[in-house]
Amino acid sequence: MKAAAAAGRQAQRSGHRHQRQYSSEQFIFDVDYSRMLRSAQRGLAGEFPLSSEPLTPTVSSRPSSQMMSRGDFSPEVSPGILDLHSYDTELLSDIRASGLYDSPSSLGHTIDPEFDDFEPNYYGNDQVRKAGLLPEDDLRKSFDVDKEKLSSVAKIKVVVRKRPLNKKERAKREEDIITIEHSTSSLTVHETKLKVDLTEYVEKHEFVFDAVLDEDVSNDELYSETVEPIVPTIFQRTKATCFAYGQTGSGKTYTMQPLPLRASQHILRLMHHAYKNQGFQLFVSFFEIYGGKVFDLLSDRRKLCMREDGKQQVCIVGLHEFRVSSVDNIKEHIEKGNAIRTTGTTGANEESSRSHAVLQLAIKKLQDGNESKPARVIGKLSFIDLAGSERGADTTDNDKQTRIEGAEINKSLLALKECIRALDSDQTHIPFRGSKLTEVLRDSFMGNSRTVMISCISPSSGSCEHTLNTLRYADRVKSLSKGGNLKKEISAPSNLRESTTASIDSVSPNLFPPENRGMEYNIETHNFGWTEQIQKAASSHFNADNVSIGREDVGLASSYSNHSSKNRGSIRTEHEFFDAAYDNRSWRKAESYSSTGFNEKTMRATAQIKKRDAIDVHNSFLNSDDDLNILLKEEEDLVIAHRRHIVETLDNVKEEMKLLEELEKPGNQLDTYISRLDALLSRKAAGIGHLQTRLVHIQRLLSFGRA
Ligand SMILES: Nc1ncnc2c1ncn2[C@@H]1O[C@H](COP(=O)(O)OP(=O)(O)OP(=O)(O)O)[C@@H](O)[C@H]1O
Repeated sequence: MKAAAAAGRQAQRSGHRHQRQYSSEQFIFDVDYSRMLRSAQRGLAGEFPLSSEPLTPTVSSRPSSQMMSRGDFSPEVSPGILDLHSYDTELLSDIRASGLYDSPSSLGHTIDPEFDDFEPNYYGNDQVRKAGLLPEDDLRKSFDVDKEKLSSVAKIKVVVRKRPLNKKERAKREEDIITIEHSTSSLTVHETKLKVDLTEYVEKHEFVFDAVLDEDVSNDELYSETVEPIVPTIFQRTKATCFAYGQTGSGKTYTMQPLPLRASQHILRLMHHAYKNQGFQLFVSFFEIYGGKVFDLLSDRRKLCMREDGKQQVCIVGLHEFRVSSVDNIKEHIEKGNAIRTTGTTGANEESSRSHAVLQLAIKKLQDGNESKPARVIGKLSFIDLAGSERGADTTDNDKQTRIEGAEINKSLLALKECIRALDSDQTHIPFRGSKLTEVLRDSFMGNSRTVMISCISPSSGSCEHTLNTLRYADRVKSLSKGGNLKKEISAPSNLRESTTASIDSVSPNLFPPENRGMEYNIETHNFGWTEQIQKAASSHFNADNVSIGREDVGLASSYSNHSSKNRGSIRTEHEFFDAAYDNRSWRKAESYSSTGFNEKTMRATAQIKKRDAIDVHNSFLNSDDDLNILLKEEEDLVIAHRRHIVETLDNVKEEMKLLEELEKPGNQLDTYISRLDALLSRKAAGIGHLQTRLVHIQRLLSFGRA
């Protein structure tokens, strides 16, 4: 590891961001993995010598002596062009394995028709017959079983992982606002919001995913839930991708870093047992996309070109690919790559990944067992650790370089969202060329692929908006597995179950013992799907104590599209774009809140009012005279409150002027000045919040008039 770190330091150039310090904890094996490792090594010792034999023609961009001097990495590299899409090179009719899918899979049921026309050609397969692996009848039966099991691996799986509160968040006394219900794979975000009259309430957003993992889940458990089920698929001509998405500091790198090593242990185990003597080889490559450019992390961060060939297949020209035959070997490569990956410091993460890192494990197979011919790609497993997304508002403290990086990161994440949106709405053109990232990810969503998305979230109240963005995005990705484009699977209801509210005084997730939380929050835990909820919202009266607004799809996606293309490339964040898009689509929820007067707490929190509220008003359905009367009464209250605010604002201005005068006097008390200024500012924030509320209300009145 030290060697890797040293190599990383050596490779660091001026103008680069600093290196990620690789954490050895990430590679601590648990008992199972040590056993797996030992068994893989036994297999290696028996059937595959640990030293690497030159099986693929070596084309290196630098002298081999130099490469050797850098450590004990395998000197074999690929012919210099990695075709990310080349799966038409090898038919797998001769690939047989027994017991491949013995590990339990908790996945959904997906039938991929692409496999339907893929019939095995066992009888013409001399290699298998000669190897005497299985009698032909058994072979066919076993193949059918494998095929069936393969098709049961979900095309897209979305898993959410919550990290623990970190030191900084605990110091700021931020609360854990996420509760998880394992039995239903659901999680609830408890968002503190303000009512029209500025009192606080908690809005609950409940989501259902394929799996929801809490802060106690280990990386090994995460592996079993996410990557383990898709590993066997890459022996069956499949492109599998696992990517992590989430706000900066939410745990993407922590989550992703150990996965490739575990996956390679698994792959090696399969190669040396289930697929032994079948000429399979494992190759690793590792690159990053930084500032819209591609760099080889296993070759001194050499700049690479991405090209599309005549078949519109993406190739990374010159990417080094190393053959690996032992776990130690691959570990060294991973450490080396991680050590030179571009990192920087953001407001939310001291060691933030400022690039998208892509680690690929390719399974290749010798042609006719002939080592002089180049091995052909059979399947590929890609791990993508996306750079963290940040809101424009959060980047003000960052230096110029970090802000530029942030803009670039957000641009590529926006491009990814545009692709997801296009896939989701069955568009014929998917804008994969929007960024390098989406070009690489094209594989993950098209054709015969398997995708696992791990959404990483922070539990803290301060990250609520980010967390909701991430979860809504994950929800959208999940919907792809049910949509027409990527077909199949599940008649499951919408992932979002419901959104309910409770008064702030009665609700704080941490105030309740865990056993009671479900009872307190999951008012309708049995109620999946929307029909009942929408009906409930629709039938609720808009009154001073309980106001329900149901929001239906208002089809504003196209306005988002125009908006986003106009703004693309600016420092506006992808979240801001996505917020607009998402809110205007079929994001259905019911809100309820009750009204009362002002209090100190609400004044403090007023600034939290979201601009999203303004959008809500267009979607509300207020139809009766009763509603209008209630609305008018509410408006009257607001006007009274508004007058009070105007008076307060005037007082504020006077006080501010007085303060400034005092500051200029000699011998002033700076501490007193600051604390008074602080109080003034929070009153101002409350005033602004109140004005926003008024605006929302006026819009609501106008929309009522239009209706
Ligand atoms: N599940 C977890 N358990 C314990 N610690 C965690 C967990 N997830 C993340 N952390 C810690 O939180 C910090 C931030 O995590 P990490 O660097 O993985 O975030 P990130 O999402 O990759 O951020 P960025 O996008 O800025 O690179 C790290 O110190 C990491 O060790």
